[in-house]
Amino acid sequence: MQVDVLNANDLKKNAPVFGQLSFDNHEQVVFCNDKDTGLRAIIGIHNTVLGPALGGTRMWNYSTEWEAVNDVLRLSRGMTFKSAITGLNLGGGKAVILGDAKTQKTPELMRRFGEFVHSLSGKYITAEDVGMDTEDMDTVREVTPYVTGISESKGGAGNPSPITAYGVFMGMKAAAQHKYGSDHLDGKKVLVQGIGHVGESLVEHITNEGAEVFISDINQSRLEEISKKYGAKIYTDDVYGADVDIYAPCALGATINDDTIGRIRASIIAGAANNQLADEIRHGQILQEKGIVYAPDFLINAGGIINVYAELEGYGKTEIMRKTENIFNTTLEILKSANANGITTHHAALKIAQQRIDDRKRENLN
Ligand SMILES: NC(=O)c1ccc[n+]([C@@H]2O[C@H](COP(=O)([O-])OP(=O)(O)OC[C@H]3O[C@@H](n4cnc5c(N)ncnc54)[C@H](O)[C@@H]3O)[C@@H](O)[C@H]2O)c1
Repeated sequence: MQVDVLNANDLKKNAPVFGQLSFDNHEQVVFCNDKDTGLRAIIGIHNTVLGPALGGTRMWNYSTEWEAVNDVLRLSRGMTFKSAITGLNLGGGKAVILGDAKTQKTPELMRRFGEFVHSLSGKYITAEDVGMDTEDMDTVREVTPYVTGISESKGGAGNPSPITAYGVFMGMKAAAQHKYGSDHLDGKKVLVQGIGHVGESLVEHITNEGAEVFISDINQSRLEEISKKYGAKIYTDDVYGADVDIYAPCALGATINDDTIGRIRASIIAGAANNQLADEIRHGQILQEKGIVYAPDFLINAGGIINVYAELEGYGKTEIMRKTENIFNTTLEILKSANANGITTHHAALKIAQQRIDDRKRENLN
């Protein structure tokens, strides 16, 4: 679709990349097009100071190209801070493929995408994200080594979701330790929003720990299946107004926004979704003022990246679990530091991540 810039609203689009709020000094943005396969993709490389930019590829039916650009800018920046705070030698990158993953994804399209990734000579390393699975990464692997998240039979670390869920569980326990003086979740009411790959595994951990678990999802059959399997209670009312101790967003981003934030009654927010705060600064501050402990998403959902990093570094499951378990200590440290400095937990986590990047940049210059 071709669009003329005609009116004032469209003028904003005259700075469609460098002028966007989501643009944060990204190093490179690559637009990929292939007529034969119908591929349209954007690769965002935010920062490579700590190492190659690693981040998943999302295939999504964006309503506008502008939305896709903003998504890749936001997500790739998030990856920079996620890897930095987790202590990995990785930069931040992400890719988006424009289209419907159910109807438009073909092996040819994935291979062509892999060739574009390959053309960046390892500056960007891909992995799976929404709309992708391990099989797709195996297809990409046919044309480039710069891919992670391939199947275990092909030497990969396999499905990252259970590891992500374990990290979220660790972050949630750290938040409980900080807020309630004990990391035990027994008797705590926890609402998990989105019981997909990560959400289900999280439900299992917290159920085993004795929490009273509530689940919410747009998929009714999934709700019934998970409820039956773990004894979780299906919650159909307003998620944000729920009378629970802990809210775990594990579906979409930006669920903490102007519309929802006033209704939130939970005293802890700890979940897997990326970019949970619609406005990192303002919504982070409102949560702080309300006394709600927010465990920063990019910190506690890093299990998945720890898992794929193992493929590059060659470490095994024991080290993956050790690094993921350490999310407990890092989260606790950040929550304490935020308190001590009177800043939001999100800001405290960003500061530590940025410090690591700045230190490495200085070392690299010397
Ligand atoms: N999979 C990972 O390893 C990983 C790593 C880091 C971050 N994340 C993030 O965690 C979140 C969950 O990931 P996943 O792999 O479990 O995804 P998934 O697609 O398997 O599950 C998402 C679930 O959320 C549900 N959902 C969608 N919209 C909803 C809504 N409005 N209300 C309630 N439920 C809704 C879906 O029906 C689905 O069951 C995503 O935001 C993802 O970006 C995942």
